[in-house]
Amino acid sequence: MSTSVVLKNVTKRYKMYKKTTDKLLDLVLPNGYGKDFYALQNISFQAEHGDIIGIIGVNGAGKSTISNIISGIIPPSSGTIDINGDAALISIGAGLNNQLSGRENIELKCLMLGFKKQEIQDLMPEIIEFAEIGEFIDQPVKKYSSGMKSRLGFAISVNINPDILIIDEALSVGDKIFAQKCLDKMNSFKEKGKTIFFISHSIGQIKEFCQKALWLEAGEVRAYGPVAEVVPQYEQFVKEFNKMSKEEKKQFNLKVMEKRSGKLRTAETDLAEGKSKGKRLGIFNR
Ligand SMILES: Nc1ncnc2c1ncn2[C@@H]1O[C@H](COP(=O)(O)OP(=O)(O)OP(=O)(O)O)[C@@H](O)[C@H]1O
Repeated sequence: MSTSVVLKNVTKRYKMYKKTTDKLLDLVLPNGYGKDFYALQNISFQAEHGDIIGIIGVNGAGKSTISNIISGIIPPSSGTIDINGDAALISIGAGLNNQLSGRENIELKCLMLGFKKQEIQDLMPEIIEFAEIGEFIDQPVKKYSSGMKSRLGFAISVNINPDILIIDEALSVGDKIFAQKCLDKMNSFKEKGKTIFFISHSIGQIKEFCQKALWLEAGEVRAYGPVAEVVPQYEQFVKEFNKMSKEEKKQFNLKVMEKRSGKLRTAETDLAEGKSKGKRLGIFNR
């Protein structure tokens, strides 16, 4: 098996501005302005072709941020991402134009991906058939339910045949029959040696369809490895967290916030971001 995706020390930092003027100050002051918030800190892992990787973690752990970074929708603040192939993201709201019809959205997305008119015409029936949204295909997407949007997004993304598929919660809004159809398609992708990242709050789905799991906790990798090893550790963590008293949970969350604001940063994290030299690493660091 060859390597498909490699992330090295990927960090995503946001600024927490209180007022719009704070943003201006951040741009003009030599050392910036505003509190830092680390959505991701030093994420390193690699995926092989044919891997189906479940990304798990509690709310706010960084799952969507990492899926947006792998799919190229947002840049990291620092660190590197090597992607061997075309990546397509499917998420509940991603990439559909609400004013256009389903059919027009298919055309637009395919054109943006460099498909020719004839290729789009050839693909169109397959995509429409997979989406199973009937006459709504000619209605504007703003009239779709969230399940219908997810069906259309899924149908487009799987039929354009990407090398790397990132599915962010898109199955959570579909019904069981459609979810099964998507999971079957994911299995056929796996057989073709494609890589799939699967983000879901359903541990059942993760156990059923993924061989590996990436557990994110407070923007960091807590564990990465076989599902059979990582998922029980995560479940234990959730169980222990739920057993904590109100005060213990408060202290835990305070510590997390402190860490994510960069106050508990180590020399290694600073070094990876170039901070030890007292300078930022260019525009992506904003
Ligand atoms: N544009 C932004 N500006 C500031 N903070 C952000 C921004 N986008 C995300 N965050 C923060 O980064 C953290 C990670 O968010 P992310 O959406 O990746 O989490 P998640 O694991 O997908 O959560 P959930 O399970 O709730 O969907 C959160 O604390 C979120 O508030």
